[in-house]
Amino acid sequence: MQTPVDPTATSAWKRLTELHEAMEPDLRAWFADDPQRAERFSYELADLYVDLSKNLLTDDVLSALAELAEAVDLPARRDAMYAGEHINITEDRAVLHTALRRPATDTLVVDGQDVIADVHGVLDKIYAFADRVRSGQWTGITGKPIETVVNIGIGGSDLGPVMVYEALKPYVKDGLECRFISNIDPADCAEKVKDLDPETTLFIIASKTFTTLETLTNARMARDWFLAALEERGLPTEGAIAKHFVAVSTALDKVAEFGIDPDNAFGFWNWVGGRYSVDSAVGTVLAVAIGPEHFKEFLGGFHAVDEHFATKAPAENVPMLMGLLNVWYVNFFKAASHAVLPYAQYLHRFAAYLQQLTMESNGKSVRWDGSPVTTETGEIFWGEPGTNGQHAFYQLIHQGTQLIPADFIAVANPAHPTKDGGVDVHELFLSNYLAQTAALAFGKTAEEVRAEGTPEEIVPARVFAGNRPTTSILAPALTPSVVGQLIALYEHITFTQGIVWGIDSFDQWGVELGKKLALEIAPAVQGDAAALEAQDASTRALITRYRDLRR
Ligand SMILES: O=P(O)(O)OC[C@H]1O[C@H](O)[C@H](O)[C@@H](O)[C@@H]1O
Repeated sequence: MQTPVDPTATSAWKRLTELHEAMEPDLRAWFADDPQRAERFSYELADLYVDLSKNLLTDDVLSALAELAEAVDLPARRDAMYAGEHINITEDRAVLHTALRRPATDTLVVDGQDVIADVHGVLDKIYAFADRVRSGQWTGITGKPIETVVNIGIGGSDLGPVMVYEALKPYVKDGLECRFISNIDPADCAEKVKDLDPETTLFIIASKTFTTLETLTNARMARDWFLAALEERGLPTEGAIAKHFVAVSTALDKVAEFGIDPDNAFGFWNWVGGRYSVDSAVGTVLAVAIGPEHFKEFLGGFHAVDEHFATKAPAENVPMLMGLLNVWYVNFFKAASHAVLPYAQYLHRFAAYLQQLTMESNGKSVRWDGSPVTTETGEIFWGEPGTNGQHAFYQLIHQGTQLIPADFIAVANPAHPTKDGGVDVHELFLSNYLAQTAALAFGKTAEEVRAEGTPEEIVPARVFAGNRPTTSILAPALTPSVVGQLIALYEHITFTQGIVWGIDSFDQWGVELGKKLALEIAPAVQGDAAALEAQDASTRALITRYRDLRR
């Protein structure tokens, strides 16, 4: 096992420390003194235009960050990931989400197996299934075509599919609706099935392990609801599960145990992390919703960014630069969070999706060799679509005491071009996207505030310091390819940060403890006196109060 390089011991880190100490951020002056600044720090990444110029970035910082990338062996670690080496050390697994979007003509032999052939074998099966559902050839127990697809999964088996379904709503086939059940709170399942027609509903049970408590419980509840609903209509239940339940998993034996026909199961592999799986069979619900052709475009978008990430040197590599900038903010400016603010209503679940991707990946305090990390790691990712966020939390980004780097994402062409009294509403929307990053970068001085006739005692409250870093991403439109590009961009940003910090971004041991404890506490909640006695005083009192309150 290669020992992780301690980033703080590199000469690049020393240089960054000195640059940070000497830096007096002044984006107004930096832009005024350098007419080329916007051009120099803007990049093309597949269809995305990425403007890094409003970051606290200078040529010296950029070159020191690129030097850091080399010092921690980022290019070699990237190559090892693409080649299928077991870079997920604590689980001894390859990390090959990039193989999920490679063309069928490629080959990649890992652990004696051509994974690209495997990937396309499953994709072909998914596409054939999607075509059958979409064309009405796949029918329910009474011969009716499917109108609603319900995906049951949680974490990586839910967040990606939901986010992309919402992002690509304009591409969803007319007359087809998808719903998503994830929470073990029975309210989730109850609300999602309550007005469904069992004869036209298809359930997809998505779970990498097929052991996840929430998903299996929801799957059983859905199955019970479905069979009861058929019986209520006096319809036969024999053979109904095979026509209304399919599965997505790496554990096809467990799928069969649940009662789903293995012919109706779509597999993937343990080298796909849950939070990196929306482009695997976990995306089956999406292939049905938007159709195989659009799903292929979606995968093509990922692949275009993968190619860029694989081939560009750190100083020109957009995901690397964005990941390195995040390191710059977290470790040198002590930024504890990062906002992602899409100016695209269809991306309203993007931040929620990114939270699992980034925080489950990089929320670690030991390195991949078990030694403690040498610096802060994973920042909190959060956000809401603009302009809603502007009327809620932007105040803190503009004038609070914390530095919160923010990514602003917008598209040039709206799905619904609309005019309001002759004004293009999308342009009004984009003006907000542009105004916010300008205000954050350049602020407003006391003189400017005074010049507006503001009474002196109110001037300080109206001053904006500026120099609040933002990245602007502009895409032509929210196409399947662009959505794939955005996801791959953030996957590789996350990877970059993880490598600098020396952590295994592909395990998630922190999640395991809570799962185990929930199973241990369950008997106490259900009334087992000995199990109750074994709990700590606070948990015991809460359970006792709950049992008193429960009617
Ligand atoms: O797909 P499953 O095996 O059901 O796992 C669903 C989720 O379970 C856990 O919470 C893991 O931490 C996630 O990474 C995973 O996505």
